[in-house]
Formats: sequence, structure tokens, C-alpha cells
Amino acid sequence: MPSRPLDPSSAAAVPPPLHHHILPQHKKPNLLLPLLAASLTFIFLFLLILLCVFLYRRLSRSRTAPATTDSKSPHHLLQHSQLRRFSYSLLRRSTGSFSPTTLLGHGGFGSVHKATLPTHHPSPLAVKLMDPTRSPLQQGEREFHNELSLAHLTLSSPHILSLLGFSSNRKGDRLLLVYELMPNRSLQESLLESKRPELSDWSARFAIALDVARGLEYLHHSCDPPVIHGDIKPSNVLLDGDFRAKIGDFGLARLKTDYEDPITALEGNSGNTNNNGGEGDQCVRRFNGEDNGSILEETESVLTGCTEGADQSPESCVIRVVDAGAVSPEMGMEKGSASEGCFDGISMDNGAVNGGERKATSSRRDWWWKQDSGGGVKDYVMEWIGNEIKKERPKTRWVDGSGNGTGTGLKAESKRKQKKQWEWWVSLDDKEEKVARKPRKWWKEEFCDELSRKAKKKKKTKRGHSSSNGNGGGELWWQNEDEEDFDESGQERKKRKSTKSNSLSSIDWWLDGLSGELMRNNGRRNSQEWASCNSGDANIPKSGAVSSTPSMRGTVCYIAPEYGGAGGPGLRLSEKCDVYSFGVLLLVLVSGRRPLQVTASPMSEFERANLISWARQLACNGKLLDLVDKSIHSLDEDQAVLCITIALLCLQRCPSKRPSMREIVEMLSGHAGPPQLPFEFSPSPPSNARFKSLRKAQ
Ligand SMILES: Nc1ncnc2c1ncn2[C@@H]1O[C@H](COP(=O)(O)OP(=O)(O)OP(=O)(O)O)[C@@H](O)[C@H]1O
Repeated sequence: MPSRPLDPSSAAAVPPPLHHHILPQHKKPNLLLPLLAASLTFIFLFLLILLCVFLYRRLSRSRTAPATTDSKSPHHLLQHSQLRRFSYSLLRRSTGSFSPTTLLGHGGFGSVHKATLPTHHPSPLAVKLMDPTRSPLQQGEREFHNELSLAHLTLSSPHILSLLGFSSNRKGDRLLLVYELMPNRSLQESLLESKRPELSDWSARFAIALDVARGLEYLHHSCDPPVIHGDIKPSNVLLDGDFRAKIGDFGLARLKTDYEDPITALEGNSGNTNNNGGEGDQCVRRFNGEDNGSILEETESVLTGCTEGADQSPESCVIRVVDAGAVSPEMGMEKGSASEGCFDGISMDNGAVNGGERKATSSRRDWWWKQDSGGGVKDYVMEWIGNEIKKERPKTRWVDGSGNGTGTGLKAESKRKQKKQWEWWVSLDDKEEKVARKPRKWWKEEFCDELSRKAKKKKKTKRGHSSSNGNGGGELWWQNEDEEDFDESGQERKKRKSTKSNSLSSIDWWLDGLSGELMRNNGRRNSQEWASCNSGDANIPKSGAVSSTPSMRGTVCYIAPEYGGAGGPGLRLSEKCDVYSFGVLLLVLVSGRRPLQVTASPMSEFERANLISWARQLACNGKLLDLVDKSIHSLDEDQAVLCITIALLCLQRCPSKRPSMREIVEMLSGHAGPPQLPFEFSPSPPSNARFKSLRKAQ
């Protein structure tokens, strides 16, 4: 086929070669480079994000991992392999996002919820959520780690609440502890709040006392090293379905080795410290006769420290007296060497006692008041008492016995009425009626000088009697309150004044049983208190429910004086602190009431408000059984007296005079003979005739 000659015009119409249309050759790499850079950046960012996530997870895991494995620390004992790490989302789901419907209770560091796990866990659990919005996480976290690090020691006792596991959210600001669920919640709720009928049975109460005693015996004598709970109180005693008790909440617990230092090592520790001999002598010298009143010697022993040799009882020595200036404001932690091994609670107490008031010359009764930085403790208690009186007065017939009284006392109207009544009473002929309708002393005195003189004489005798009892005239405070306005008019003002000062000293006597308990609140505050604590406002909640868990951390009345108050900071937490708290718990169990409450009206009942002082008074009068809860049925009187006697032994101010938990268990279970009342409480002649030997009985 002949080839067609190329037409030059058609040649011109041929489109130019492709490369004429695309970008010039030198621009080609400009497209590839951004693509490459973009993909590299993407990969880099992706890797960076991965790394961040990895680091974050590691970091939060180490934040929530229990304690340290430092071999120098007692925490090297930590073996939390038995503890399960629960998934946070699983716990969140099984508690309905920690909804109020699953709420079991509130504590100082958050709430406790009932968790029902989907399938693989047969029974419901209790989940404690440490909530940073309720307390500073640092403190909650400290307690969280504390519980975890002690869990392996406490797992094998049936009288200790089992900690099953832990968890935390991603951020690490929500820490969770998982426990076995105790269907009847705490003793506080069952006995004092909802007053469960099951606990009206004496045997149930006695069984609880024995369970708690056995739990503490296990901690003190079977754990190696011994564990000191440090926070024994009804809300930390949990009740199972059969109302058997287990001790929970080890947030403040300590291993005994935690705080041992050369001074305590020198002292040695005693086994049997129940009675007044041996190593307790030092204490006996200092504390003899003081259990009813004074705390001066205790104070002095704190201040003088171990100056009298190595044979002292450990508790009579100062371990540390902390310089107020050495307390960091943040957590009250000591700076420098003095902080070593010092218990958190004590350290924080120091924040509250830095008023520099601790002088050996402190007045006997005012010492512990002064420990509160702002004087708030005394004000608080006085205010509480005032409120209680105000609350009680209108309800009662304390004014004229006829229900007409307003409680305002000497208003003119009321006076006229009283005078009429008096005249009517004087005119009565029927002797029996006269006796039956005898008017109260306070207006009797108003109109009858002779009776007034007699009353004064009687009062003098009583005062002498009660001060000889070491009660510092305490009983008269209430009586004087009734009488203060009723003297001859010319003397009225003077009398009121003297009554006031008397009431002050008397109230100190009355509050002796509380020495230290209020200090506790400076050591471990509840959430409501933290805000004010941190802002430097020594504000104690004014709830009136002084001993209730929500209102006060540590709860008034349960802390041993040498740890929280009268002994002041610097003394250590020891097993005997638990023994003291157990003593209060025993009284609460027997009496079915809080350690501090106005049980009834009028003022004559007020002396019963402090359970500890009241128990001591009853012991002195040989009327121990008056303390027993009236709602109890099937009471075993011997066991009740045994419990109160043991409680009084536990409440002795000198720690070394308190029995050990082993001795207490033996006494309660009848393996040891019944104890004798401390000498100062024995009605004369001292007698323990009430007791049958339980051992013989068995
Ligand atoms: N394992 C449990 N089973 C059932 N209820 C529980 C359990 N643990 C705690 N509770 C309930 O939750 C409440 C709060 O407990 P939590 O230990 O947080 O605080 P607390 O002991 O009352 O006070 P704090 O810890 O401030 O001293 C308890 O009073 C109790 O009623």
C-alpha cells in the first residue's frame, strides 16, 4: 500500500505531544514531597499518641498500684496477688454508675455502694468509692493504699472484713475498694440508728462484743507484725446476715513496726499490762487516782518524756513532741527528722495543736481544750450542751413540776405564779399531799430562808463528797444550774457568778471522758470538715449529733487520750489505743446509746450524757446494771456486768493498765476469771460479788 505523503497542514493539526500539556519537568517532586511529608507526619503523630496513651496508662497504673515494694519499707510485705484488680467500667455498671439506689452508706472519704456483678461473681459486693470531691484525694489515696497493703495480713480471720479487690478509673482520681457485702451494714446503723430488733437480744450483743474482741486479738497477737486498727468504732464494725461482727476500714491502721524507733526499742514492750505492777509502775505513779479526773500528770509525762530510765512503760514516754513550727500547713506533716514514722493522724493533729499551749504548768482541766487551735473544741462542746439544754427545757416540767413552766425561770409572771403555789403548798394540811406535792427546791428557797440554809449545807456536803471521789464537784454543776437563780435576792448576782465558774470546772470534769476525742477530728476530718480545715478555719460541724459518723470523723469519744488528746501529739498509736476504743464500744453495746448524748430531761439527766463518766459514776456507786439498755431482753446480768467492768478497765487513762486484747477475749469467753473493777471505781468495800465464775458456769 502506497504511503500517503504527509500533509504539512495536517501535521500542524496533530496535537502536541502529551508532555507539552503537563507541568514542566522540574515541578514534579513538589507533589510527591507534600504527600510524603503528610504521611510521615501522620505516622509520627499516630506513634506519638500511642506513646502518650501507653505512658498515661502506665502512670495511672502506678498511681493506683498498692504501695511500694521498697524493701526497706514494711510495705515490702505486700502480697496483693490475692487481691483482684476489678475493671472500673464493670464496677461502674454494676453499681448503676454509683447511683443513690445502690448506696449503702457514706464515710469520710466517699460512699459505699452495693455492686451486683453480671454473671461471674455469685454474690453482691460492697464497693467503696474514694471520691476526691468529698475529701482531698491525697488522704483518700493514702487510706486506699493503706488498706491494700494490709489486706494480706488480715485476710485469714473470720472476724475481719475481707477486702476482695480494688480498681480505679483512667484518670486515677476515683479509687475503689471492693469488699464482701455485709447485709446488716454497720453496728452504728443497726444498733444506734435503725435500732434493729435483733439487737435487743442480749446474746446478739454479747456475740458482737466477742467477735470484735477476737478480731482485735487477731490483729494484735496473731499478725506478724501486729496490726493496730486505730479507728475502732461502731461504724467500722460490720454485721453479716446473722448479726455476727467483722472489723472493717483499715484506712488508719498501722503495722506496729511502722513507728518503732530507738526510744521505743529501749523501752521494750510488755505483754501483760493489766495490773498495777511491773512496768506499769511508772504509769501508776503518774496516773494513780487520775482516772476520775485529772490529766495533769499525763500532760507532764508527755512533756518530760523518757527522763526516768528505760524501765518506763512505753506509753508513759514521749516518742516525739513536735515543734509547732515544723508542721507543714498542707497536711500537717512534720518536716525534718521528727516526721519519721510518725502516724499521719498525729502529724495532722499537730497542725491543730500548734498554738504552743503545751506547758507543764497547764491547768489540770483546761489542758486539752487548749490543744484546739481556735478554742473551737470547747466552744463547740459548750454550744452543743447549750443546744441540748435548750431543746430539752421546753419539753419538760423542770420549772414547777406542773407542766406550766416555760423554762425562762425568773420572769415576773412566773415568779408570781410560783409564789402562789408556794403559799398554797404551805397552807396544805394533809401531810401526805404535802409531801407528794412538795415543790422543787429552787422556788422553795426563794421563799424560805431556813430551807435555803439547809439546802446550802447539803450542797456543801455533797461537794465535799464528790471532790473526794475525784469528780471535781462535777455532780453539782447540774444541781447548781437548777438552783442558781433561787437564792435570796441580795445574793443572787454573786451566786450566779460563782455558779458559772463552778460550771466551767465541772464541765471540764464532765468532759474528761472525752479528752482527746475531739482532737481526733483535727486528725482525720470528714469531707465536710476538710474544706474548712484546709482553709485554716477550725470549724467543727455543729450538728449536735456529736457521735454520729457523718458529723465527725473518728467520732467523739472513741480515741484514746494518749493518742488523740490528753497525752497530746507525739505519743504513739499502740494496741492500747484500740483497747481504749474497744472499751467505749463495749459501753455503747451494753447501753445501746451513743457515747455522748442527752438521754432525757431535765438537768438531772444531764450527767448521763457522757457515757464514760456515767459508767464511772455508776461503778463508784455499785450500780453498774443501771447502764444496761432497757430494751434488751434475755439479759444475762453477769455477762453485762462483766462487759462494763472490762470496759472500765479498757478506759483507764494509763495505757499500760489496760488489759491486752488476749486477756479481754479470755475474760469474755470465760477462760479467765472475772476481772476486778479498777480500785478507784470499786464501791466500798471493793467487791466483785456480782460475778459468778463463768469458767465454773461452763
Ligand atoms: N462491706 C460493707 N457492707 C455493707 N455496708 C458497708 C460495708 N462497708 C461499709 N458499709 C456501709 O457504708 C458506710 C460507710 O462506710 P465507710 O467505711 O466509708 O465510712 P465510715 O466507717 O462510716 O466512716 P469513716 O470511714 O469516715 O470512718 C458504713 O457505715 C456502712 O454502713
